[in-house]
Amino acid sequence: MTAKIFIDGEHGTTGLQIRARLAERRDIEVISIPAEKRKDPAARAEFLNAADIAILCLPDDAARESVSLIENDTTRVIDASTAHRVAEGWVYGFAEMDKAQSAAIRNAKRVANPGCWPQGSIAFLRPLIGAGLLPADLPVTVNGISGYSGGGRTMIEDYEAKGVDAPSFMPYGLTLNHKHLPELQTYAKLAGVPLMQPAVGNFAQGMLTALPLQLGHLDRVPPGAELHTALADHYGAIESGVVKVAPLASIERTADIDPEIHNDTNTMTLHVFANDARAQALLVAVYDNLGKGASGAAVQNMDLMLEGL
Ligand SMILES: NC(=O)C1=CN([C@@H]2O[C@H](COP(=O)(O)OP(=O)(O)OC[C@H]3O[C@@H](n4cnc5c(N)ncnc54)[C@H](OP(=O)(O)O)[C@@H]3O)[C@@H](O)[C@H]2O)C=CC1
Ligand SMILES: CC(=O)N[C@@H](CCC(=O)OP(=O)(O)O)C(=O)O
Repeated sequence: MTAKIFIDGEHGTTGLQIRARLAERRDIEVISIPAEKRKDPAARAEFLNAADIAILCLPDDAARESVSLIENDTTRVIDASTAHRVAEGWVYGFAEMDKAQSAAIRNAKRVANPGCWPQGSIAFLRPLIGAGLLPADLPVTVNGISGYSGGGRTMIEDYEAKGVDAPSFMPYGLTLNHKHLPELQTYAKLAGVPLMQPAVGNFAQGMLTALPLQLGHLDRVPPGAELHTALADHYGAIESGVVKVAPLASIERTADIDPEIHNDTNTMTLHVFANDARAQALLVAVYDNLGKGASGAAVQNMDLMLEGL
């Protein structure tokens, strides 16, 4: 049987990227809604119920509506929106975050694709808290920069209209209440809400997430080499090979910390920097907001779910 895949929202930023990634695939059939019917609930219901896997690339409310339109027991869902990421009954679609997660995704009926920002932070915090090297109550701050495609069609049109006149660096999330905080806290297994302060740059695609850590108040301060080894051990044991740990380096600067370096791939590279004498560390994840941050992760999750069909 050839699995039928329906991308609800296939004409948006994430949907188009998924379509492009699936274009050459012969093992699946992408069923496609006519563009003029893409917001017609009755037509969407027909496609949603005909699909083996529906991938929702929609605003949150429309994603909730799509789920409510599914009347059968067979359509499995990957939701790229924020709507279901901490909802009961949904599996978080970050396959590498622990050893059991890819099996959970493989067998899930409902998978919530992660937000782009939390993935970089969870990639560090979950294994390091799990290994007991960082405490769950560590006061975490997150900063970073994303290409403007992270803001979807509206932000893309805005930046492309302004061109070189668009701001080269625009901090946002200034109410300190970014929509990704619940999933970040939940899946990193943090006791408190992190302080997250992202930025958009005047480039289309790619991102980096940075966690500067002050560790001097801990009873035992983990040296940078221990943080690095724990991450290398964790990701070395994960089959997908998507998340890589860069060699521990003591350098002033490196061209590898480039938000665009992994564009059009699913790769995420984790960098650990440390000043042990000061009990400080800096963790930096580099990845593509449209790759591992969105569409690439959705296709990775779809492939896992196809194995479970
Ligand atoms: N861009 C990114 O890097 C990431 C995005 N996401 C998430 O993926 C989802 C899609 O985002 P993105 O692709 O960027 O957004 P876009 O705005 O680029 O695309 C959204 C698509 O959904 C369509 N749409 C809007 N309302 C409805 C509706 N009621 N019924 C059917 N279709 C509708 C839009 O049509 P129209 O344009 O005509 O309104 C558009 O084609 C969002 O939830 C976003 O949070 C997740 C991770 C990263
Ligand atoms: C640059 C930019 O605006 N990025 C988006 C997040 C992109 C993403 O991860 O998408 P979700 O909307 O699915 O969570 C933001 O910070 O809101």
